[in-house]
Amino acid sequence: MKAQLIDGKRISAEIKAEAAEEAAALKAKGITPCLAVVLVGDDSASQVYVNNKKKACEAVGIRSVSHVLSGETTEEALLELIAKLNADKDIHGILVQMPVPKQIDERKVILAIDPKKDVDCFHPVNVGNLHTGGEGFLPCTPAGIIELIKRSGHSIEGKQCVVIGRSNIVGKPVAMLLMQENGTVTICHSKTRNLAEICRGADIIVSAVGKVNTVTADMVKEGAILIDVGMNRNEAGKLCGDVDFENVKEIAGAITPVPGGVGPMTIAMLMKNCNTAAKIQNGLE
Ligand SMILES: NC(=O)C1=CN([C@@H]2O[C@H](COP(=O)(O)OP(=O)(O)OC[C@H]3O[C@@H](n4cnc5c(N)ncnc54)[C@H](OP(=O)(O)O)[C@@H]3O)[C@@H](O)[C@H]2O)C=CC1
Ligand SMILES: Nc1nc(=O)c2c([nH]1)NC[C@@H]1CN(c3ccc(C(=O)N[C@@H](CCC(=O)O)C(=O)O)cc3)C=[N+]21
Repeated sequence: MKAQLIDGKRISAEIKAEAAEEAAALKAKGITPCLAVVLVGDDSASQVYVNNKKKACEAVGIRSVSHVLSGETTEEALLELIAKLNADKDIHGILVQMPVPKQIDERKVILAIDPKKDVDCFHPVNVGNLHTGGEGFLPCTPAGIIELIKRSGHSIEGKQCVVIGRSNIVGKPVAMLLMQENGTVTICHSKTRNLAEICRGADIIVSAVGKVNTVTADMVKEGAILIDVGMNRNEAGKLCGDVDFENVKEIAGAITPVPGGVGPMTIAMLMKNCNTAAKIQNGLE
């Protein structure tokens, strides 16, 4: 294997250790950071993520409470729960696991969460702050990607960055952060005509599509950095990313694995945001 393996497990452990120190310092001031996780429905993948989040909270010393609601929950009932969590002074972060069932309007859910408790950074106020380069939360997966690149020894400044995917959760915000790190950013999506050619010009590729083999070896410039956000199952039922890892790793300069790359970073950054939320609500930030 030619490429450096970017170890999301190791780097996320580093960040969680920092978050644990921060949480301990807050506790010394009488503040116990607390995350409320809300899961609507019984999607098995979502249950795995929610459990991973709870385990990380325990390890870091952040309190967590979970609310698991039936898949038939009405929008009204969910909004009522969010209002209660907004009003609860002991709760600092609120995360409603996406996607929500179709009878519930995701946008209304995001708007209902108090921006000060929006540890996902999905609320338009926080998205706006992100775009104007202000203070506050950074979105977990995009911020985790920036940390992965930097902490594995690479710089973004002046690099040609290609982001594949334009969702509000990953594609758009990661493109914004890469630009703020002084990268030159191209955003691609399902209507992009010459994806392979655009990718071949990239020093950094971030793939957030959700399709196996979106990025193949012929699309990669020698020495490029590959960040694979995709979480897919291949024909054998094995968890894998968007990138053809086996072939791309012989050409790339650095590459993230799936699992063990971006996923653990998302959770580590969530822990940081819970501490930030506790600070904001106690006038410490
Ligand atoms: N590891 C982690 O922490 C996280 C992982 N994920 C994973 O990342 C992946 C993406 O998630 P998310 O952003 O929410 O997904 P979405 O489905 O919301 O977005 C997918 C994007 O990919 C684009 N796309 C689809 N097909 C192609 C194609 N053939 N070529 C180029 N672009 C294409 C779509 O374009 P268009 O807009 O035109 O439809 C869209 O912008 C998923 O596998 C998800 O599970 C997500 C969040 C966190
Ligand atoms: N409100 C909200 N916030 C989110 O942050 C959010 C969400 N909804 N909905 C779904 C996506 C997806 N996501 C992941 C988190 C961790 C892993 C993760 O830990 N992955 C492990 C493997 C997990 C496994 O074994 O299945 C890894 O890649 O190594 C993956 C994906 C957060 N999301």
